Amino acid sequence: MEDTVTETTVLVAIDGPAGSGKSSVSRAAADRLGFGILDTGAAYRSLAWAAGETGADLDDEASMLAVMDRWSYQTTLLGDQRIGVLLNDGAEYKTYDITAAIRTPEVSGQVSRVSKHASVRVRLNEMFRQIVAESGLPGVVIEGRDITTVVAPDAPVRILMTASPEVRATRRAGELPGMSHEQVLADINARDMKDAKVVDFLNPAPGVTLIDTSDMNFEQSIQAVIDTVDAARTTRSSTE
Ligand SMILES: Nc1ncnc2c1ncn2[C@@H]1O[C@H](COP(=O)(O)OP(=O)(O)O)[C@@H](O)[C@H]1O
Ligand SMILES: Nc1ccn([C@@H]2O[C@H](COP(=O)(O)OP(=O)(O)O)[C@@H](O)[C@H]2O)c(=O)n1
Repeated sequence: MEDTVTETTVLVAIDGPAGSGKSSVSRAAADRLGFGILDTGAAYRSLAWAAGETGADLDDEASMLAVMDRWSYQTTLLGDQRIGVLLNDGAEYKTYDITAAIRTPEVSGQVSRVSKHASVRVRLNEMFRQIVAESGLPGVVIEGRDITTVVAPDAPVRILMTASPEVRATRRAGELPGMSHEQVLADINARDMKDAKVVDFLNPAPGVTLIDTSDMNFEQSIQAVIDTVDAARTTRSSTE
């Protein structure tokens, strides 16, 4: 069985489907709390990018593990997040800044082919727990699809952030000029369907707080996360 994160860093685990607001809301909430932020989807995206770069077969689990052997992930938990990878081309390691490259519709369209592999997930989850354990920060908001259930099921704060597919597509389309609302809606529905075969990020597990941001603006969504963290802190201090 995989270990779970148990270090003293306070963990705020947030899961949810594409476009629910997890990344942007988590980042803003982490900022206000003085916590770091770990975007786990960016690591899956960086592997999909690396597979494209090396010509690996994304559907083949052994090929993806081989990519991971020559791949090293670089991220920061504080400040402007840049995503980098070190990739060995057979002779030497090269550094790539893939902050923008991993957000393209092409990478979004491929990433579920990587995240479906159980052994890839196990290795990434170990990496996520290590990043948090070595962070030295008072707290880290960690967001993805299986954080509340697999990566950090013991986190003192666990949230499932959702929004209706229509709202999520409208938000995502706002970030992708040139793509129609219908195309974005079809893309995120297709990706959610594939991802949901691997982990359940549409229904809150027992003890997980559901935050539906469909009718919330950005500020209200941030406040809902902060309120959930405050409520958990109050409960903990009253039982200590
Ligand atoms: N509650 C909200 N109201 C309005 N816009 C939002 C809200 N939450 C997120 N957004 C915007 O929607 C877009 C997608 O959010 P993002 O955080 O990338 O979602 P996710 O990480 O869940 O895919 C971003 O442009 C973000 O600023
Ligand atoms: N904890 C996680 C995070 C992401 N993922 C995968 O990584 C992809 C990209 O995640 P993301 O969080 O960047 O996606 P968005 O919700 O931001 O569109 C998802 O579609 C999943 O396939 C996952 O399987 N488990």
